[in-house]
Amino acid sequence: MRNVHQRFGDNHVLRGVDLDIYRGETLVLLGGSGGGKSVLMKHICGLLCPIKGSVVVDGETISCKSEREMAAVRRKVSMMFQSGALFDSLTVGGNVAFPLREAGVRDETLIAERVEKALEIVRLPGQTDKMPSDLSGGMRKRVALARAVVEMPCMVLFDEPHAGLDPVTADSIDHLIKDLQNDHQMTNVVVTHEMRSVFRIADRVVFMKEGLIYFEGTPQELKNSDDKLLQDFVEGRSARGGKWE
Ligand SMILES: Nc1ncnc2c1ncn2[C@@H]1O[C@H](COP(=O)(O)OP(=O)(O)OP(=O)(O)O)[C@@H](O)[C@H]1O
Repeated sequence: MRNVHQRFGDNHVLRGVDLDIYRGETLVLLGGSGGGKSVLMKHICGLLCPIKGSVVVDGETISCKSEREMAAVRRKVSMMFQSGALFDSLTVGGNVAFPLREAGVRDETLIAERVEKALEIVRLPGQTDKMPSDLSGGMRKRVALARAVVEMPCMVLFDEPHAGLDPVTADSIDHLIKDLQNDHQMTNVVVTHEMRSVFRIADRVVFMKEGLIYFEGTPQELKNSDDKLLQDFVEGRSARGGKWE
């Protein structure tokens, strides 16, 4: 991303973001609520078009393309949304197959193979015929992830994949994220507030503040930083300060 700006009315959310994301890494995006992390991710998959600046993925400028051209980009860059919303009226298999059918794939044998492969990646093999209502919150997230990877994108964007999960389920999501990177050479960009996960999965961390990149470095560099804002964020300390006994 080069000099990316975005504004909604008076709200200048991105103020000239320069960011490189390297092939095959897991990058975690951190920052306070409303700081523009989700908005930034939506520019990477072309859901939003910058008012100024450019976004290049795999050598291709993706900002502000037509809807038809964007369909090809979305096969390369997939996003798992915060809600992980599944269609309750469709089976697990129907949900995971959805992007393939949307892309015009009609070969049912191929669809079945791709769906099963995606379910294997998220460690839910053989669950095709279940309904979303039969699944736990963690399993629903995994089905949403299977749907995000069914077209084998080169990059997956995760918007708060740990939200609403217990620590053990959150750990299993972290393993899946690293499996995508290590076993399937996918690049991951993860927005999370879960600091434990940051230190488990991140190769690099980017901290956003007021629409700009405030810090970029390894998790260790983040931990060792003597910047008060970063320290408070990592330790979960509010402006009231003081120690908890
Ligand atoms: N489509 C939109 N239209 C208008 N304003 C928007 C839109 N999308 C985001 N915003 C605004 O942009 C700002 C940044 O939102 P964003 O969702 O990127 O924050 P965030 O850093 O992901 O926060 P959180 O951690 O709370 O999810 C917010 O003020 C939000 O209200």
